[in-house]
Amino acid sequence: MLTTAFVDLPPLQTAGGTITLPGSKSISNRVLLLAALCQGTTTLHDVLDSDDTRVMLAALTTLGCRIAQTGNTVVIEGLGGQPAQKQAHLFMGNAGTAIRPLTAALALMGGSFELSGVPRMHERPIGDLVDALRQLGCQIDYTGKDGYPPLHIGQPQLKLDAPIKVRGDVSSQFLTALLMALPLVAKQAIVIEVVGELISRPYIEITLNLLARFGIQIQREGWQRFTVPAGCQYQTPGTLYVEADASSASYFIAAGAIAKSTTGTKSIKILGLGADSIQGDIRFIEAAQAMGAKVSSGPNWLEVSQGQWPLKAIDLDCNHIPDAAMTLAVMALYAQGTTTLRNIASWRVKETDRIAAMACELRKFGATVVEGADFIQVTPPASPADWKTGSIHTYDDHRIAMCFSLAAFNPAQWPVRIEDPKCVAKTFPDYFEALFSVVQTAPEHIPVICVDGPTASGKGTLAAQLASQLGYHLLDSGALYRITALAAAQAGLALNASGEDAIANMAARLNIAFKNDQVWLDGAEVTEQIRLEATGMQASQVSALSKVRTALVALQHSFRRLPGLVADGRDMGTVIFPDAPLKVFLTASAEQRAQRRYKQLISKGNPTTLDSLRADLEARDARDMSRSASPLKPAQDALLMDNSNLSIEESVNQVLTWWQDKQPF
Ligand SMILES: Nc1ncnc2c1ncn2[C@@H]1O[C@H](COP(=O)(O)OP(=O)(O)OP(=O)(O)O)[C@@H](O)[C@H]1O
Ligand SMILES: Nc1ccn([C@@H]2O[C@H](COP(=O)(O)O)[C@@H](O)[C@H]2O)c(=O)n1
Repeated sequence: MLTTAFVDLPPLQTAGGTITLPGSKSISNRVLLLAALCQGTTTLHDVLDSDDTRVMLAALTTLGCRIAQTGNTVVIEGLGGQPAQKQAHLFMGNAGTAIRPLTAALALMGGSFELSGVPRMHERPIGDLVDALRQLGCQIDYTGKDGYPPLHIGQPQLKLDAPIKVRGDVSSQFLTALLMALPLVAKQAIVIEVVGELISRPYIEITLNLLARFGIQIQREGWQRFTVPAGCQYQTPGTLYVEADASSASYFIAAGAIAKSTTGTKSIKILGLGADSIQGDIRFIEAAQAMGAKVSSGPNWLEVSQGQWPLKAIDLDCNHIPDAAMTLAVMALYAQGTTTLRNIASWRVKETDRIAAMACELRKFGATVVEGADFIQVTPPASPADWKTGSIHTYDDHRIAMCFSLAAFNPAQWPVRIEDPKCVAKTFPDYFEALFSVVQTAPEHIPVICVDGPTASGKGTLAAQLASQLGYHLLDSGALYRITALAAAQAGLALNASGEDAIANMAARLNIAFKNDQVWLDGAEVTEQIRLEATGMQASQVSALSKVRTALVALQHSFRRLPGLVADGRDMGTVIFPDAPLKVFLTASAEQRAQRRYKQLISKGNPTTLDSLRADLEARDARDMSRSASPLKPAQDALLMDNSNLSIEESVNQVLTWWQDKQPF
């Protein structure tokens, strides 16, 4: 998961490949609770691992449920209708799919429970559910603002004979919560009457479908009246597979519709759900098709590619796909004409006021946006030249971060900045990694920051911190020369011109792997070995051989992957990435560098002397600068930085400032 302050998406060009999506949040949280409420053991496969599901799992554990988790498989021993702990404080984060059904279940079972969440959760209404539960004799008090969490739940005095009325026009989750919890107390049939027009009906269909899997057959008359049958009891299905998340699929369906296919692939293939999914947001496919997408489907897969282009503007009632409809608002940027998305009032009470947020962020691209109480209207920029770009504020809303990543396909080829990308953890922690695996762009669009300089100037330290703060890949090119030298020495080759052909051959076929902070050569870990000063010296010898340098070029280029690269070495800016938008040539006095390397080696327990170190590094620098093949020197357009008197943090901040100065946002 990207945990950086922002991620800059380079302009994207094509899409193609196969992606397996994480499990559905709506299904995961429902089945976790149902498995906890019933008697017996339930094994749930492909459960989503995200902030919201962790909130649910933590709450169930606090209530005394025994849960074992291995990867995405969760085994739950049900509580059999009564929490083992009758008193608890449960933190619900910002998970609406956790707080609402848990409120209903706990209020009916009784005890003493505090339910709270993040500040935004305390702004999301729950009054309609509380009102419904109070009709049943549940004891629920608001401990903050009336109508909103946090809540205190006490012991109920249940009265179940009269039909319960619940509003259905603010959030369907209130009805879901009642439907999931009422079987706990249904000694007699219990009737729920929906007041107002029920919104987001597909989510109720998921609830009914999953309840049936757990042995509860709800009777329904239209969408206004639901009956929980007398004497019904949850029964574990034993094993259940969670479908991939249909709302998450919307971003990849949209990418397939917007982007040209990558050469050699026909489309984006999405694994984990098919068009027959039980999730309402699967109907996003129809909307995407109406805009021009070509979609085919089979058991547990979807395939999407560009159809009509530019996309067609649509005018759509989106009540049935409230979450995925946000993706349509970004697709509208690529449509001819004005797209209107209607009946989306529920957006205003989600993770943020999504209508206002979408309008504000879409305008950053030059779109004309009209927003109303329950609609949004998007007219794209008139021509590629009218496109602008921006830094997308994400409001701690995962869907805003994900859907605006699609703006990186803009025809003006602007990069797009997404702030706080880790907010996707709510439903799709590895969203950006997944996106980068199925979208492509020309190498020249992928930014590279080069950090070159002499030995022990701090290149590696600086490059690693830049990469970590920008979410970029890292190329430690020195390590490649060190590994080559080690492999050549192990093979008994002469590290000079007489061994050049053999070493170059070997370099072109190196079997190396970088795993976290470890370096592996031919299946053996060589992390420490390649860091020895002696290996550095040998690296300097082999690196003077031009055929060896040529043999390592393709490998170095292969590190240039989305979303960007920081490359450290001696010739990154001059030879390997001459088109890099930022080149830094880092120096420090020989005395400082020797001191730093001395401290570094002593702290690792490697005995050495300052004088010998200084002599070695000066000899290495002299060879690196004087060789004919790619000598160490600043690129003409490099920015020079002497960090003799700068801390690591100051050096990093200086380069980040230079980088930011080059950005359009
Ligand atoms: N600005 C700085 N101030 C103080 N110490 C620094 C600074 N930059 C790096 N260092 C320290 O100097 C040592 C050498 O840094 P580093 O290994 O990053 O250098 P390098 O240029 O990558 O070396 P090499 O050329 O051997 O790959 C490390 O212990 C690092 O923590
Ligand atoms: N791009 C590069 C990187 C390194 N070298 C040579 O390898 C030696 C070891 O590099 P470190 O950065 O790990 O110290 C270095 O002294 C250079 O001779 C190179 O030539 N080109």
